[in-house]
Amino acid sequence: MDFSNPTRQYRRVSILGSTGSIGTQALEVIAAAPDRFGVAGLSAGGRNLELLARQAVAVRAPAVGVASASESDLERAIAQAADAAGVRGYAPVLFSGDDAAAKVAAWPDADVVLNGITGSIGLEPTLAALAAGHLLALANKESLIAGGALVRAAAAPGQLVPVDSEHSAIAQALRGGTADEVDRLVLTASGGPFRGRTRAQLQHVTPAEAVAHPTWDMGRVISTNSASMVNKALEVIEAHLLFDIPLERIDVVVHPQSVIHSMVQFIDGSTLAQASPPDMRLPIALGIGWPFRVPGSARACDWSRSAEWTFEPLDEEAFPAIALAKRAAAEGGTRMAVYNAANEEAVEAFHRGAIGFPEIVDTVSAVVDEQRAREVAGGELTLDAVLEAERWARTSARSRCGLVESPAPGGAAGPEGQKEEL
Ligand SMILES: NC(=O)C1=CN([C@@H]2O[C@H](COP(=O)(O)OP(=O)(O)OC[C@H]3O[C@@H](n4cnc5c(N)ncnc54)[C@H](OP(=O)(O)O)[C@@H]3O)[C@@H](O)[C@H]2O)C=CC1
Ligand SMILES: CC(=O)[C@@H](O)[C@H](O)COP(=O)(O)O
Ligand SMILES: [Mn+2]
Repeated sequence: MDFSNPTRQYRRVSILGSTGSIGTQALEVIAAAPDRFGVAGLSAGGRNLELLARQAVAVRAPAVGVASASESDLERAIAQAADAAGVRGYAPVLFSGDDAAAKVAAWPDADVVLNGITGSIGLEPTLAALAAGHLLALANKESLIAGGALVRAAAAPGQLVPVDSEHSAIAQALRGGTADEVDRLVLTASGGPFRGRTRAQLQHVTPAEAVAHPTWDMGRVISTNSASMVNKALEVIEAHLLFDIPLERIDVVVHPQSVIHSMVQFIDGSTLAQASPPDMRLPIALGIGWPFRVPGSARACDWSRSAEWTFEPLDEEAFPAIALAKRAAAEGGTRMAVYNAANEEAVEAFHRGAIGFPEIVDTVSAVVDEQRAREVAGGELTLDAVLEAERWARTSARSRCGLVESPAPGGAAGPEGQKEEL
C-alpha cells in the first residue's frame, strides 16, 4: 500500500488479539462492510481457543496464530469448529508459540494489521507488521510506549494509524489545520470508576470495582488502567509519539460522558473536537480503512435529545500517574518501557489481591525511581535494550508486590494462572 497516497481499495485485515474486546469488535466492523474489508489472519493468546477457532472458521481466515497452545490443539479446535458449522475443506496456515502473533503480523497476504493485543508483548508483532510493509492500525498502545523511538523509526510516513479513541479523535481534528497551526492537544479522560475519590478512599477498592468502567466495555488491563489514570498517562505519551507535539503542550481534562474523544486547540484560539457516542467500532473502522470513513460503522450523536457534556480538572494528588509518566518520558531511553512493564505486573498483583489499588502506581513510581537511581535509562534504544529493561522492571515490580517467580514473557497479559504468588 502507498501510505502517503492511499486508495479506498478493498483491504485484507489481519487481527492480532481477535478474541478480545478490540478484536471481536473489529470482526463486527469487517462483517458489516464486506465490500471494504476481508480477514487475512487472526491471532490470539490462547485463553479462549474455541472462540479463536470459531472466528477462523466463520471468516475462513487464511492464517491463524495462537501464543499459548500447540499447533495440534489449534488444528483440533478448528476441525471441531468447522464440523459444528458444517464447513468442509478449510485448512488455514497455522502458527503457534511466542512468535505466532509476529508471524501473523508479517503474513504477506494482508494490507492492514490491527494490533489489538494487550500489553507490551505486542511490541514485536507491531515491529513485524511495519517491517512487512502493512498499514498498522494500532490499538496496542503499550507497544508504542515501550518501543518509543524504535517503533517511530520503523514506521514509514502514514504507515501507523491510531485506533485508540483519543488519538483517532486527534488525527481527525488535525485535518482542520496544518502542523504549525497546532497549539495544544487536549485528551479527554472519563475519570474512570473512581472519579472524585481521594487517595485514602482508593485504599480499599476491589478489582471488580476497578474494572467497572462507567462508559466503555474493555479488557481487564485497560479497564484497571483507566481507573488508576495510567491509561491516560500512556495516552499522553502515545499522543506525543504519534503527533510529535511536546509533552508540555499536551493536556488532560476529565469529561465523564466520553462523547468528546479529544480535541486539538489551534494557535488562533479555535478548538476542534471529535464527538460520537462511546463505541470503539468507529475508530476501529476508521483505523483499518484510513483515511476513508466507513459508512454506518457506529451510531452518531442524537441531537434531538437533551444532553450535557461536562469538563473538570484532574485531581493529580489522588491520581499521580500522568505527572509520573510525563517525567519518565521526558527522560527518554527505556524509562517508559520500565513504567509500562512495572504497571502490567502491578495490575496483575492487584487483581491477585497482593497489593491495594494505590500501590499500583506506587509500585510503578518506585521501579522508575530505582531505574533512575541506577542511571540506565539513556543510550540507544534497541529492541534488546527494551526487552532487557522490561525484564528487569517486571522482576523488580513483582518482588515489590510480593510475587516472586520470574515474570511470564507476556507480563500481565500472559494467560491466567500462569503465575503463582508466594
Ligand atoms: N477495549 C477497548 O475499547 C480499547 C482497547 N485499547 C487497547 O487495545 C488493546 C487490547 O485491549 P482489549 O481488547 O480491551 O483487551 P482484551 O483483554 O479484551 O483482549 C486482549 C487480546 O489479546 C490477546 N493476546 C494476549 N496475549 C497475546 C499474545 N501473546 N499473542 C496474541 N494475542 C494475545 C488475547 O487473547 P486470549 O484472551 O484469547 O488469550 C485477546 O484476544 C490494549 O492495548 C488496549 O489498551 C485501546 C482503546 C480502547
Ligand atoms: C476507548 C478508549 O480509547 C479507552 O482508552 C478509553 O479512553 C478509556 O477511558 P478513560 O478515559 O477512562 O481512560
Ligand atoms: Mn483511549
